[in-house]
Amino acid sequence: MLLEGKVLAITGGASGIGKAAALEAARQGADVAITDIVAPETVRSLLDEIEVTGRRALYLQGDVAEPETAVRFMSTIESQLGGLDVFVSNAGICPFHAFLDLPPDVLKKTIGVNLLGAYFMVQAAANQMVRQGRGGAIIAVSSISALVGGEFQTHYTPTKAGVHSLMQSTAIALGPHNIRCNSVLPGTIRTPINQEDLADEGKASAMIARIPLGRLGEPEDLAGPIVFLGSSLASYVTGAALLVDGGCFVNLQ
Ligand SMILES: NC(=O)C1=CN([C@@H]2O[C@H](COP(=O)(O)OP(=O)(O)OC[C@H]3O[C@@H](n4cnc5c(N)ncnc54)[C@H](OP(=O)(O)O)[C@@H]3O)[C@@H](O)[C@H]2O)C=CC1
Ligand SMILES: C[C@H](O)[C@@H]1OC(=O)[C@H](O)[C@@H]1O
Repeated sequence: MLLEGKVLAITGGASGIGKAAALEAARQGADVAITDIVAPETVRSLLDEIEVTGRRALYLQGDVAEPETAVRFMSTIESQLGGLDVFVSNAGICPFHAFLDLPPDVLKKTIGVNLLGAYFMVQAAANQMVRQGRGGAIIAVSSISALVGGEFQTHYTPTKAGVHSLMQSTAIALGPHNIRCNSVLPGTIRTPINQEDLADEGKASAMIARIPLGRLGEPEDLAGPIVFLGSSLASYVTGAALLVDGGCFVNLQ
């Protein structure tokens, strides 16, 4: 098992990519701490599924855009699970909207959750790991959108480029503490975040046509890469970005 005896914490772990990663981490031997904005009842069955693997699970409801959520999350992890080894910054929103009339509130909220939320959480997790003095791994869920644009994502793609950049800079800042920082860059993965967008069958099939592996991604496609980057198999990998997109990005012509 790749994460035997480790504690992994993840934001946005109630759904989609975060949920798949949380479950795989437990199967790989980690106790799992989840924070998300949703009510605790929503994650009850997920926590049960984790506990069935023999690992411990905890849930804290909170908004990652609020800096105090990160502080509460770390102190809950320390008191209930005894420390933190792998941190995954995953919570995010993508409210598709045209550029020319994008309301300022949508811009501020997207930046607040996706970029500021990631910053607050990564900073708190890093401080926790530094205090413990046994190193660690941080993984941010960025996106192929860090590298390419989206007509209805002008407020979203800069946040994903920002998260990717954050991992590059924290890799340098935290290397002396043996804390590795990497990002995963998913392509289009079927989750609730894009359910409405992908309901446009023309759009979905145009995307699939561009993907060499011939399908959109599923949340489980990210679980392995996240666990790998958190594990000792990746012990000399830091400051890296791993595209998980079925080959979409390289398929220009
Ligand atoms: N799906 C895709 O194609 C891709 C996704 N990503 C990134 O992957 C990450 C996970 O997304 P995905 O699994 O697809 O989406 P989901 O909507 O399935 O999961 C995101 C989770 O984060 C929660 N969340 C939203 N806002 C907050 C907040 N302020 N504080 C805490 N939790 C919050 C959501 O709650 P709620 O349901 O209430 O919103 C949800 O449970 C995101 O960062 C996204 O940008 C990157 C590339 C592609
Ligand atoms: C939510 C979108 O479908 C998804 O988000 C990303 O980051 C990808 O680039 C897709 O556009």
